[in-house]
Amino acid sequence: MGKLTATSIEVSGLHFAYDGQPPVYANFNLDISPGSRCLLVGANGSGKTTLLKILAGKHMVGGKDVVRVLNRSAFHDTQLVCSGDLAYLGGSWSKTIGSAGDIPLQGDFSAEHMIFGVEGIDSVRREKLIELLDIDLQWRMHKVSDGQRRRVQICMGLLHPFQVLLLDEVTVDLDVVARMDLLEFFKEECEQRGATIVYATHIFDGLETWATDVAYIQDGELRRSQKLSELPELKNANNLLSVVENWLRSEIKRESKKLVTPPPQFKKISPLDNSPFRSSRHMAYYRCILISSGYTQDLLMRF
Ligand SMILES: Nc1ncnc2c1ncn2[C@@H]1O[C@H](COP(=O)(O)OP(=O)(O)OP(=O)(O)O)[C@@H](O)[C@H]1O
Repeated sequence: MGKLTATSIEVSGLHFAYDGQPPVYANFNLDISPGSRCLLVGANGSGKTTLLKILAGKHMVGGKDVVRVLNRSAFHDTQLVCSGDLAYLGGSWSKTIGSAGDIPLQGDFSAEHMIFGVEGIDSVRREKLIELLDIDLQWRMHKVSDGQRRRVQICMGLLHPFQVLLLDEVTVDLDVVARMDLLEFFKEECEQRGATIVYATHIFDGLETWATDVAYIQDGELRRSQKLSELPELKNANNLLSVVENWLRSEIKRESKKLVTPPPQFKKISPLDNSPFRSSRHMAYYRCILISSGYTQDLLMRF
């Protein structure tokens, strides 16, 4: 098991771009301390999944010091994941099986086969998870509901007593009881063992009292990173949902203002006057609006 350090997660000067794409992250920094339950919030496409995957060592980034988890290089130290110290739960079961190693779900396996197929597991922890997630070991994995499949996926991802857990909205298929029980389990893991959790989500129910920290990302930039207890807006607003909603609505207002006055260099390259398109992303966005409004391909070609 990895030793605890002053920061569980340390990102410093991160640059990352998908092949042939503009950078998602440019000089991004983030520190998360041990024992934190940090919510990662942001609009669709802001970079949450990409960051979680980078933290999970799934994307190669610069040098060994750029992304450190438990004081080890997230990408270069493969033992981080192999030992179970670093766990990632994301994606959907139909394509992957959580942190167990992205194995395609093929064949007629039972829940028992999946869960007991993982070796070197503390049996008390395994029984606790099976009970917590209310898993029937006789379930055939290709015949159960999405939520039931998800329960088995989560169970497998949590079998090792992780030190850092990265969650990419995996509670979305769970019913209310399963979600709340799981959140409580995560809280205990942090409070009793000093584990750290980073949780990207768009569902804020019950998270005001669960999370310790929040990191808000807008278009690959860290806008906020602070303790939830020190968030001034949370004291005034009723709940976290309203706070995050306000942040995201402000983004939309800022975007609209920017679009009204496009930079002159983009006016030149557009055949239409007053073109609001500043980037391929905006162009794609407006093309979607135009298509859904009944504009023809012929007109769209002019953009
Ligand atoms: N495989 C990929 N190849 C190229 N670009 C990608 C890829 N995956 C994501 N992107 C782009 O990277 C940016 C960040 O995407 P990411 O999935 O990290 O966002 P997100 O915050 O997790 O979004 P959501 O809330 O919708 O899950 C987006 O502009 C997206 O289009």
